[in-house]
Amino acid sequence: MADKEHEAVPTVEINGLSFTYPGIDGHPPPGSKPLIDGFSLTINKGNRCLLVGSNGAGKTTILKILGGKHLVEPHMVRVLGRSAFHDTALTSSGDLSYLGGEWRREVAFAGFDVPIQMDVSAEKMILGVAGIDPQRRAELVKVLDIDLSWRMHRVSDGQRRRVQICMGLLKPFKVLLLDEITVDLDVLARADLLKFLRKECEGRGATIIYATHIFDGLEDWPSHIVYVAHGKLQLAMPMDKIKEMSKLSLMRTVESWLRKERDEERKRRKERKESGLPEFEKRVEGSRAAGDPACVAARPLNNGWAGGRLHSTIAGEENFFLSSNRVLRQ
Ligand SMILES: Nc1ncnc2c1ncn2[C@@H]1O[C@H](COP(=O)(O)OP(=O)(O)OP(=O)(O)O)[C@@H](O)[C@H]1O
Repeated sequence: MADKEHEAVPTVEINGLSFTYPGIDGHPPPGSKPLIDGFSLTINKGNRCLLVGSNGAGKTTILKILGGKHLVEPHMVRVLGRSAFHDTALTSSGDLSYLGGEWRREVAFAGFDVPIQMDVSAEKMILGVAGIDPQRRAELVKVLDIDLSWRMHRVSDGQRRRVQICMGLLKPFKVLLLDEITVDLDVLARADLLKFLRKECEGRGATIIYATHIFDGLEDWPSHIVYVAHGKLQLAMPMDKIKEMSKLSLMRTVESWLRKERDEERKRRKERKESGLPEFEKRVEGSRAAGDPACVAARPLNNGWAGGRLHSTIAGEENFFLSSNRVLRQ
């Protein structure tokens, strides 16, 4: 995805990515379909890429894989030409920064997780990070309107979030992965942060991938839109092409995609129900064929399949012993 101001220098390369969450035994459940499947995408230096999709589409999973938090084959994902999972220097150097939703109590900084609700001041946290350009630090404190005297255990969610975001942006990242981090921010803080992030891309060619459901103030922010459904890439396009294609606002455009996706899914489910042999029975057969004779039942769970011993039948609903997204062995 080339940007006007920058040469098309790929910073994020995803090549035929396939991924399944492991079960309790550390292996993908037998017969399970990959959650992310045949996913290929190239994002270039300077791109501000908005990652959209319905709940459960796979956005967080993709960002975590890019951030090196899940193991995939090294050739499938390259960030700045390196594998984030195998090359931990990518994150520890700050070149790759991941700011995700797991930050309720911790802040990930330079590859380390630091507790954020202890009795410590914002100043101590922010100034405690060594090797940071003081000008950049001051700018971030101003952009995020942080009061350095805040005590981290006595601030609001939004104030804590500002300190967390500041920590995550202190090092001048080359690639930034944002997973719905602006939920707690007020309108002003969010607008100022988006402006700062845009400047980082336009000024020094940083690449940002931002997954969100909140489209307020985003109309003119992204340079590209990537739409994911059921772990598959549906569309990756420059924002100006999207605007040519759809006369609707960005939010209404995405809404129309998700509505279409939901309607198709409902239709598929209805057809499956009417087709006589329910999908889960096919999965049971598949699991047995794959060498799991103990599997007596299976049903969809979290985009995968769970199976186990039939426990009881309650109000006509089959009730299984299910503990995880895997086929149980007994
Ligand atoms: N640790 C896990 N083990 C098994 N399945 C998981 C795990 N984490 C997520 N999933 C499943 O993977 C699918 C994709 O989840 P993911 O969190 O990537 O979606 P998302 O697009 O970020 O959704 P949302 O918009 O709701 O945040 C979901 O069906 C989810 O249930």
